[in-house]
Amino acid sequence: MEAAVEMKGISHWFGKVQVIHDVDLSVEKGEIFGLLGPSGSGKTTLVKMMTGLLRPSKGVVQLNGEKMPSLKQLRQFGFMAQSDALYSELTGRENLDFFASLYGMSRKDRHLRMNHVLDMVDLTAYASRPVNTYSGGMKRRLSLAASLIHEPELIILDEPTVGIDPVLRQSIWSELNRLRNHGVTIIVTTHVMDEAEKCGHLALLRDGRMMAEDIPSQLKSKLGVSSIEEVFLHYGGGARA
Ligand SMILES: Nc1ncnc2c1ncn2[C@@H]1O[C@H](COP(=O)(O)OP(=O)(O)OP(=O)(O)O)[C@@H](O)[C@H]1O
Repeated sequence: MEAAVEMKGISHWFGKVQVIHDVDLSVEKGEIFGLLGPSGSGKTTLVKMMTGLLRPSKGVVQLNGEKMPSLKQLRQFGFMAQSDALYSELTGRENLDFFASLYGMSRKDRHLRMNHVLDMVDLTAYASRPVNTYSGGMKRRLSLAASLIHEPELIILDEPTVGIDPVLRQSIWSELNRLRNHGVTIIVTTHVMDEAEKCGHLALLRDGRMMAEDIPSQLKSKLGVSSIEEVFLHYGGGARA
């Protein structure tokens, strides 16, 4: 089966500093793929390459078999960046309406989808308030809603649950699982171990290098450990090879 995302031989330099070292990565359609690594390991750099926001110095990125950047592929995915790209003077609903209009959604579809995604992130009661009255967590939730507004078949989420309380985090993960069950591919970067555990596949990064990639249970059994935290410490934080 054609991969949703394929990265081959990716290296990247910012100026003279090499931050990504020959990374290969393949994400199957309909799975939740996690990128786990300490701060500065290159997660955001890799997801920016997937979205076409950043061109790798070396290597090829393909979405659905098509080389990025590709205008056609732009419509197929939803991206939630680490910093919220929202219009603070507009209300939550107006922000969503703006993003929906970018995707050319009909008025009826927009209305239905807006209600659905607002409900999903528990912002229905605040939808008519301007975003500059929102807390940090509420802005994150609205950004997530915006990335899902056009029902993308691939969703790329850069630390989506930072600043979100555990109860809502749980409900966001239920929604991600529901989307996955409908065939949506989800790529998520995270520092949070219990989130990493929920991913179908997990890639561990350190210093711009791919240290390991497998299903969580295999990652654990290969090292003879019982938690993803121990896997993370082995590859990312603790004993250096
Ligand atoms: N625009 C840039 N110019 C120079 N260096 C950069 C730039 N963006 C990222 N870097 C560097 O590239 C490396 C990887 O950064 P990146 O943001 O991808 O890491 P990350 O794993 O996403 O970290 P975090 O979890 O803190 O978001 C870091 O050393 C960072 O300082």
